[in-house]
Amino acid sequence: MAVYTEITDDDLAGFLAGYDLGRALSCKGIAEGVENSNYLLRTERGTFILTLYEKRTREEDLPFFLGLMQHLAARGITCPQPVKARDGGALGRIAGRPATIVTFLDGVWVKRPGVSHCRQVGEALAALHDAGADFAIPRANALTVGDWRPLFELSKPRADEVLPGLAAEIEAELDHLEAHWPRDLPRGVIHADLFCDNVFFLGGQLSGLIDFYFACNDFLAYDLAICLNAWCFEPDHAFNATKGRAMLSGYLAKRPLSEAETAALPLLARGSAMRFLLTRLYDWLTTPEGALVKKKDPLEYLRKLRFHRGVASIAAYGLPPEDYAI
Ligand SMILES: Nc1ncnc2c1ncn2[C@@H]1O[C@H](COP(=O)(O)OP(=O)(O)OP(=O)(O)O)[C@@H](O)[C@H]1O
Ligand SMILES: N[C@@H](CCO)C(=O)O
Repeated sequence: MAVYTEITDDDLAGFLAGYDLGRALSCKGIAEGVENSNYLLRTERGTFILTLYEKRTREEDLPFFLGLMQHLAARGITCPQPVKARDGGALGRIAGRPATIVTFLDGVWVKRPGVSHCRQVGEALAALHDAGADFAIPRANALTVGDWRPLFELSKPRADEVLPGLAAEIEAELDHLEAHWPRDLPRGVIHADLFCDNVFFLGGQLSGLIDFYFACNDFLAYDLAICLNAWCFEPDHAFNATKGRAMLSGYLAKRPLSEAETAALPLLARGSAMRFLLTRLYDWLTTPEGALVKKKDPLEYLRKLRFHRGVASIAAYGLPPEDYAI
């Protein structure tokens, strides 16, 4: 359960005094997520999410995240909206942490996504890329290729406790990624963490996107690579090319990939696997026993990385060359 910071009734009453939301009726920690503390907050005015920013979310980036959610909603993307306090601001502090209240989004996330879910995620991702195109605030990706080695250095001395040989495998992979990472693909606002638990469905239809706290400017196709990793592998770790095809087709129906993006996709997928391998590895080794959070398995992403290492072209993701626009 991701609650890193506990809040008292007095903390909450003091915080809510700045809003027009009435009194708190209940406030319960949410048993999902690993990055921030999230509470399901019911007040006299409705149901909301109270997020306390922790760990990797930097306070100076919050205007980007909150502004982006407003920008995307204005362009038809269903996502949580920051609730403004009486002073007009949406960012406050509670229990010493920066915090916001956002609107509650109906829907549930799917633990075992099917082909239709994957297609819809592909479509939604392309729509997000389109909607983000004119967002004015820039934010560089803080977890891209140049950031991976310094992050790895923090885990390196203990990496082989997780798997013998892991440190050497990661080093060799970092050498490859640093030498071959693309420089010049189409860029824009990406979500950068569009995992299954960040996409809601209602009656089988995608109903909204949440958790924009890794959003940034980076290669648009990198976002697609993140989604292929998060949605298209089976529990037995096999890549499901039918789901991959559905996701890519959904995306391509709204935004064609250039030849360079198509060619780069396997490498971007390797890089995306490395990013989540490294954050999970760090968390695996540093999260204190007994913390109220369910740690995520780093080796899931090592297996995905190894799969992409053997991929020669986008065809391995389910899309034959004649199906994509170049
Ligand atoms: N606006 C919202 N409406 C409804 N439920 C929400 C909302 N925001 C968060 N939640 C719930 O809280 C959970 C955790 O939220 P979120 O994914 O933002 O946390 P996180 O710690 O950033 O997670 P992650 O590990 O994906 O980075 C979600 O899976 C969802 O169940
Ligand atoms: N979605 C990420 C957690 C947030 O960085 C993961 O599953 O590792």
